[in-house]
Amino acid sequence: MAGNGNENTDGEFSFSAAAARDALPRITTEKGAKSPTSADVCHDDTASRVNFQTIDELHSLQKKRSAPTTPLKEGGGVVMGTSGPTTPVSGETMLQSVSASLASLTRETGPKLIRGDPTSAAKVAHVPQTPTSLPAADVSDSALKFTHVLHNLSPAELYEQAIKYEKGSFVTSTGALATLSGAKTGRSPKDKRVVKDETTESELWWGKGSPNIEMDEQTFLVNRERAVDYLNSLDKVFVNDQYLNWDPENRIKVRIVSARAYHSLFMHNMCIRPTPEELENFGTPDFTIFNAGKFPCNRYTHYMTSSTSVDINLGRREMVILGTQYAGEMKKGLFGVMHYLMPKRKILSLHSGCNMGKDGDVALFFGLSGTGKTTLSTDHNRYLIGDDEHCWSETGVSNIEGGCYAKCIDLSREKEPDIWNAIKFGTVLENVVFDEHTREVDYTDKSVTENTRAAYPIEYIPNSKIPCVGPHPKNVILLACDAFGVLPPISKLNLAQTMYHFISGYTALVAGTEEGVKEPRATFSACFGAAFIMLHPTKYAAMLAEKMQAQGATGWLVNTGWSGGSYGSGSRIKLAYTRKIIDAIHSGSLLNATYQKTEIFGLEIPNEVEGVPSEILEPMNAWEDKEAYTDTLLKLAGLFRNNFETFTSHTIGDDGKLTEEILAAGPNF
Ligand SMILES: Nc1ncnc2c1ncn2[C@@H]1O[C@H](COP(=O)(O)OP(=O)(O)O)[C@@H](O)[C@H]1O
Ligand SMILES: C=C(OP(=O)(O)O)C(=O)O
Ligand SMILES: [Ca+2]
Ligand SMILES: [Mn+2]
Repeated sequence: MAGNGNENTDGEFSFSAAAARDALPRITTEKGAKSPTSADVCHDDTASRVNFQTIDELHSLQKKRSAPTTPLKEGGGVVMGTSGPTTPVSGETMLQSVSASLASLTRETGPKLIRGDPTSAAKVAHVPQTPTSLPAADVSDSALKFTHVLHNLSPAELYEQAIKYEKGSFVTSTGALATLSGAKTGRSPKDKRVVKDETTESELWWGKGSPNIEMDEQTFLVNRERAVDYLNSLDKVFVNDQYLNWDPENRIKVRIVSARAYHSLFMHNMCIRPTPEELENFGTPDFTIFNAGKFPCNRYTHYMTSSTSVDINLGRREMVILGTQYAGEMKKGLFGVMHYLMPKRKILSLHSGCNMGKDGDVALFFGLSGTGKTTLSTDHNRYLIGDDEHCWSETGVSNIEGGCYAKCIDLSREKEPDIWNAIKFGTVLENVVFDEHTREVDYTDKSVTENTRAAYPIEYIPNSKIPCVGPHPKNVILLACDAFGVLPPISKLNLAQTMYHFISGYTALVAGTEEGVKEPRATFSACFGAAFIMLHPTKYAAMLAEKMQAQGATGWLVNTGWSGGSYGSGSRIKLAYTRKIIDAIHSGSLLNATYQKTEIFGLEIPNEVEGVPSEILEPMNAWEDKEAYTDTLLKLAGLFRNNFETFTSHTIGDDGKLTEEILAAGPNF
């Protein structure tokens, strides 16, 4: 429109007389513009004088300087060791700090770092350098090359980097950045390694059931050097300096060094974003991730069993990622670190969602992947504190992260409007399929993976609670997606039962994408997050028991899985019903309901929940084949009993009595 005509005083568009005469639409940009002369025909700019002489100068006007993320010097940059008078101190400090992070541990030479995009720093080699006096033996070609550091780029800058340089990056119709995570579309828990040293040997949980597969310090350093050398060999690396934990007293500074803009934007969204002032004074990070992405580990290295390795070294406060580009490894890796650091400060780390009602009542949502933490904590009637990782301290709860990571498979605007609307500019959309032309995403399409994901800053949820902290929880909701269909949709738990189910960490999902998998597969994952805990599960359980007792919090078990039969014959409980159940927990109305106790598991089932058909509340009612129900229930009870065997010899907390009660809170048959 605007390109074809000009606006009259009455607001309508019309072509000027000149357009008719020259058969060329002409735009009049100023009132009372002079009539065209022959010189004007191809030169429409009758507006005020321009302040550029060339196209390059015009382009240079487009961008305003905005410290601290944009390059400090156009066409140049700041090279390590050149501290000329024009070099801002903050940029230099940042580069020195990054240089220290990226330095080789065996060679004395760190990489030569330059701030900013290599494409805008072509003349860098001509920047005079202070001669460095290094032992000749230490000089290698890798120490002579420059690596550009793209430090805390903005989402817009990261979009451009991703779209220009990373295959499979596109803008979707709603403005999200669609990316591909490569061969790995989920986490690789079997490739996780934790350094066993004198301290961690006695502190951490090792052995049967533990997620901590050991590696030694030397092997860690081999992998670290491999990742660092790879990153230093690139023209540019992305560096994020960010925070974890909204509790200001227990905030952790993290640095993420990665090879891809996708990874940088993901962590920008998922961690807490520092203000420009906080970034200026960031200093030395408390923990650093070296993410070499697709660059594999060497399979001949001791302790390696595949070309993927995710290595945590608590002593060095470092993590190395080789051979996987799945971004979730970074967020969950840091979560593991928090599961080590926080209990040392008597703070409980939780794999749970968390939200708060208008009256300040806080609820936690524990559960394994796919059980509904993100979906159910994102509730239009409540304030979202976080969807996945929290801390519970002496003062209350705090989110560890600054963003959410929602599953997108079958996402619909009707059922999950807040998540739907969060998928906009700035959001990373992993592994989704979209229309080539309209760029509209088909959320039902599993062609790339079933585990499609959206990562967005928490403030993209309209009723998020910023800062993401809240008072002590009133309700502790344990989510299980029971594909056997025998657990009640809702039951009230006493403290011992809550602990029993917390330590068990049960869910059973059906692997929809795997050929031939028809039977539900039970998973037991201690503390609903065995893949991330560092200490023995009973340590976290004891802390949870103590806190729930002190605060008088109520435990609930919610089955978000099947009803009326196992997977195949029954059906998944409608999300709308589960939401009604959750509403009744929040409102307190369920506390006043009448209950009946189930056989075997001894769970208290309410007789009525507003908005939920009463027939489905007692699972046996919903099954046509009662015998099949009992068989399935007994089968599940057996799986629970087997799983709990590893814990029977442990004391939970100092209270022998509680341990006895917890053991008795399991199934009886
Ligand atoms: N009754 C239900 N309760 C919760 N989620 C359900 C239910 N029925 C279907 N779902 C779907 O299950 C998935 C739960 O995943 P999500 O909330 O991301 O789990 P988590 O955050 O625990 O990994 C979502 O895709 C959601 O739409
Ligand atoms: C990112 C994850 O979290 P969740 O599935 O619990 O949302 C994960 O487990 O990899
Ligand atoms: Ca998870
Ligand atoms: Mn989640």
